[in-house]
Amino acid sequence: SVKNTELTTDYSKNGSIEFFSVSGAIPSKEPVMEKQPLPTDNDRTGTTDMEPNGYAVEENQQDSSEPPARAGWNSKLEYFLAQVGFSVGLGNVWRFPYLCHQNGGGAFLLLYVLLMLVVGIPLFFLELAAGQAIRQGSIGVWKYISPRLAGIGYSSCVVCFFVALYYNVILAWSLFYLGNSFQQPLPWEECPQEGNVTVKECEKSSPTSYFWYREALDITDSIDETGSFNPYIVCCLLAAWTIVCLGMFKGIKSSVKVMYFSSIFPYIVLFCFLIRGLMLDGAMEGITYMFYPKLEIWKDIQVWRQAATQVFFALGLGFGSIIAYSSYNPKNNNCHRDAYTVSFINFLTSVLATLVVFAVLGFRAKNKVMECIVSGYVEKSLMPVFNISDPKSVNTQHYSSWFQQHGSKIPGNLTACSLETEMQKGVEGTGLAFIAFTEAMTLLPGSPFWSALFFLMLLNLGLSTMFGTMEGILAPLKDRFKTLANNKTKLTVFSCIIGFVIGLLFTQRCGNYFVTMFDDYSATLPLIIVVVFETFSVSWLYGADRFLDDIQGMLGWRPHVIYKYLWKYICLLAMLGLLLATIIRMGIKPPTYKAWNQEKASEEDLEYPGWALAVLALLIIFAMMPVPLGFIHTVLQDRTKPPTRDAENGQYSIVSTDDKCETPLTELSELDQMNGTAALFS
Ligand SMILES: O=C(O)[C@@H]1CCCCN1
Ligand code: NA
Repeated sequence: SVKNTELTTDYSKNGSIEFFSVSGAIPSKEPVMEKQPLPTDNDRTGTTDMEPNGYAVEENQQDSSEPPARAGWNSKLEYFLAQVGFSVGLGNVWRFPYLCHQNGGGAFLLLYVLLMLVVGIPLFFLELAAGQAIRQGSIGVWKYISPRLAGIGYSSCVVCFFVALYYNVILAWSLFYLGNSFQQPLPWEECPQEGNVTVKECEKSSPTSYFWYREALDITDSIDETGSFNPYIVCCLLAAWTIVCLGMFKGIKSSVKVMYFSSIFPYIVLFCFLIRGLMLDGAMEGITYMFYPKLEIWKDIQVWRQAATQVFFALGLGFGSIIAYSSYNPKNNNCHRDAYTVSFINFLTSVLATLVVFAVLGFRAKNKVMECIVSGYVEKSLMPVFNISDPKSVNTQHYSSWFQQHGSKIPGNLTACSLETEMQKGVEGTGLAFIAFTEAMTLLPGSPFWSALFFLMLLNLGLSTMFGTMEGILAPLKDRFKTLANNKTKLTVFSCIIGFVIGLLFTQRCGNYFVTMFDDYSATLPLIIVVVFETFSVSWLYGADRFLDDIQGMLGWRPHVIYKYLWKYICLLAMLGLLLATIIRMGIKPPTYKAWNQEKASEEDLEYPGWALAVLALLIIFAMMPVPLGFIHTVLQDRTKPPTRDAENGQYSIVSTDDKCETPLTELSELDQMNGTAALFS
């Protein structure tokens, strides 16, 4: 059927272009692959050029009335980098190291790997396979798996949108810092002077804290003081959305270059920082301190909860982006191997980032401890532990053990000068990147260079993830609503504008508090719920065995039966446990946020006011709403319609056996042609 033919570049066989002759959108178990030269008069796919590497490049954008068929990635590498670029993000740099440090160091790493193997990778594999089999964005995929739970796809989109909103604000901040990095001395190196006196707020805290809270954010004392905007951050946010927009709509050729750059560049920078960091005094102390395993943490439920949440967030489960990206794959792509490689690359990146962060923080802490020891230095006979003229000889551990024994007997106000306490200061979230890390970099020779490099890295880390989240929103919308597919560029620009306008919420002076709120509540609970439904839908409603059959049909071999049990029982139970732990945790600990108090020049924990709690609840409700709404909708529809075969089953097979799929496949094949995604970013 010419109508349903879709072009797929099969990158496993270099140089050959293959057609899947499909009945409906979904090829039968053994896709009929006719190895034939591309017909030039193909009415759906337009002209296709062969690049020297043999991958087909779409060039049929002239005819806007005819949406092109879903083609694929130009190469496996391109797909792979996109997938890695999406999953590796700011979370690896500032969430993981902090979690690791707070929750038992090396023991947390083991726990993380365990949860990744048992829950993360199987679910990652599930999403990859679903996208690749059904070849649609999340809305289409979940509708297909189970029409009654079609709402999952919309929920995914909403969560993805929430994350995109605040993620881009962090990029805006990085842009602001990047812009301020090209001067010596860096503006956050020293406290500013007012007349002849140093600004109090700065003196009480530190130059980097002051710059962050006062000059970058100009933050208010609480979330209540809404309404005043920070013009610099507004401009930066506009710039950030413009970059995202340009990266997404500027044709496949340029966007691929952006993608290559933004997924590889962070690694180069991380390695530079690692080498530089390891040369610093205190690096080893920082790293040892960080990875020292505290096995007793395994008893703590909260640690399990945090590790599991991090696995979800890091891999990007439930965002719909994995599905969107893998839907552009040829059917026979080995998504099982992809699930492992991407997850492990993601994990190794987290470890790499943790090494870098703690090498640098160790250096900063050692510096402070040294200052502390030297400023309290009493007399050689009383403090025999080090030679003050040679800082390298100072062993901070010797000092603390000496201090514990003799410190109290020495007159004067000697302090413990503990490396541990210093290491714990400001290593969480935005504070890590914009306060602690910036401070450490001012201590390096050539600080503007290092700081520009660092913020450029953050920018690229975030950008590739933003592309993924945007694709997780746009691809399903384009697949679902045919009219949108004709106006891809307009849709992209339009959503970026919407993103910017709603994002203005975060550019208020109190915007930082909203970022924390979104990060804490929209990216945790709703995500877990979405993934619970996804897994339930596949393994119980659709049937794990049937899904494995489908995968076998695609890959040509059957994944191990263990996946069936993992999906059906282990993952589901683990996630329900996680859900329970999260809800209980929310119940016991009233939601608070860290606010900057200008008077005290320090952070304090404040409780959210009533309206903020309402916003917070609305966030969660709004994200979850589509699931019950969709359910009610289909139930009502089934009531009013005469019962058909599909309504009875409530589900269809992915792999077409002709009698089973009449109705849905007509629908799907239309969708598949309309989904206007010939070239992902064109
Ligand atoms: O760890 C991160 O920063 C990203 C966020 C979005 C989903 C994938 N992981
Ligand atoms: Na990224």
